[in-house]
Amino acid sequence: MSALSDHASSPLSFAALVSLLEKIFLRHGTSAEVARALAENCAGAERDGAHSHGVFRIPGYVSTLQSGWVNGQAVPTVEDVASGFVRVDAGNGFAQPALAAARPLLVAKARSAGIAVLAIRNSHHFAALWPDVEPFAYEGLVALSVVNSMTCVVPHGADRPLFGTNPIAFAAPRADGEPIVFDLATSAIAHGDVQIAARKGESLPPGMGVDSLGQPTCDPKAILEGGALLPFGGHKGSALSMMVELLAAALTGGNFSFEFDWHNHPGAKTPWTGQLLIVIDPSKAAGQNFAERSQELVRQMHGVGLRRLPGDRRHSERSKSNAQGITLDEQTLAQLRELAGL
Ligand SMILES: NC(=O)C1=CN([C@@H]2O[C@H](COP(=O)(O)OP(=O)(O)OC[C@H]3O[C@@H](n4cnc5c(N)ncnc54)[C@H](OP(=O)(O)O)[C@@H]3O)[C@@H](O)[C@H]2O)C=CC1
Ligand SMILES: O=C(O)C1=NCCCC1
Repeated sequence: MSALSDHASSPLSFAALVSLLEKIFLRHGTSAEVARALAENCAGAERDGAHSHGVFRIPGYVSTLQSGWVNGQAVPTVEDVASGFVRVDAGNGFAQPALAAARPLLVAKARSAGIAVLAIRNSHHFAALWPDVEPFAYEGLVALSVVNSMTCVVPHGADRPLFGTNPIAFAAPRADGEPIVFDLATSAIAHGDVQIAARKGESLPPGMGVDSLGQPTCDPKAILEGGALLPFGGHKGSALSMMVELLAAALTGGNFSFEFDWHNHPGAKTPWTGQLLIVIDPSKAAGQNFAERSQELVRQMHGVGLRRLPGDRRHSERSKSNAQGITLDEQTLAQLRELAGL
């Protein structure tokens, strides 16, 4: 659901887009809490120009809810297991409400112990990961999160897919400016971007994936229809993807990317896996103020000619959307309104 036509809609405010998406989720059986969490997440991605995980994902959420694969009414169970460890069973629901439910305890533990871990299992994550970490940095905390997805990436040196696209997101406060945030798939390209390229009839750059015979291809359809993705950076991205499987699944009690089978749920799109978050209170660290130190690093990076930090593009898209509204193409907006029953 992206760039289906060239005709732009009238701009929507962020609140109007959240409200429209909320109606879609409610109409397809989620609780009010889940609808709000997913609508804010998805509208935030669209507002920030993170199109692979913005409104493009809405039909996938809807078909998944219709398939019965995920529980849109799940109430997460939060367990206080140790001074620096919180566990959540998401109850076969979405990961974002599970994080929201555990957040106050996680932050309290991070502030008292200096570091705290949140292990979410039995959860579905179908979204961009930066919305899960960025808010911690606005509160002066450092956050790192990983989530595993579904088998579609060939480990470096292997001949068949095993890993998910397994993103890693990091956020840190800085003294003078937006937090430093990066969020990247450990595959050479996110699965969502392959779907968007296929829909637009565009080729991919070399090195992104292989076809059903394991041969390199730039054709997104060949990757989606029996082919697979490659890790970014060869053995290095592959090692990070392996780490994500270990932290997001083995450590949380969730499924590895290859462990769930959604074949009995036609229409299911959301990986049923796990997620790990680590939150650090930098005020507990020795020495200087962390936010000043991160600002100094940014200053030095700019000093050597760096013009774009990770997150800069998103923030400029966010400023533009906040000033001018969020524009969808007309066909996409019509589809969203139909899904909302309007
Ligand atoms: N839920 C799930 O299971 C999965 C979710 N995803 C999501 O897909 C999204 C897209 O991932 P991916 O395609 O890897 O992201 P990108 O490759 O587009 O970007 C990765 C990071 O690098 C930054 N960046 C990109 N280009 C530059 C540049 N030229 N200079 C400096 N920084 C740069 C981006 O910042 P900026 O944003 O400002 O451009 C971003 O922080 C992520 O949000 C991820 O969480 C991916 C896989 C699975
Ligand atoms: O783009 C991706 O890669 C994914 N996004 C949502 C969950 C599945 C993988």
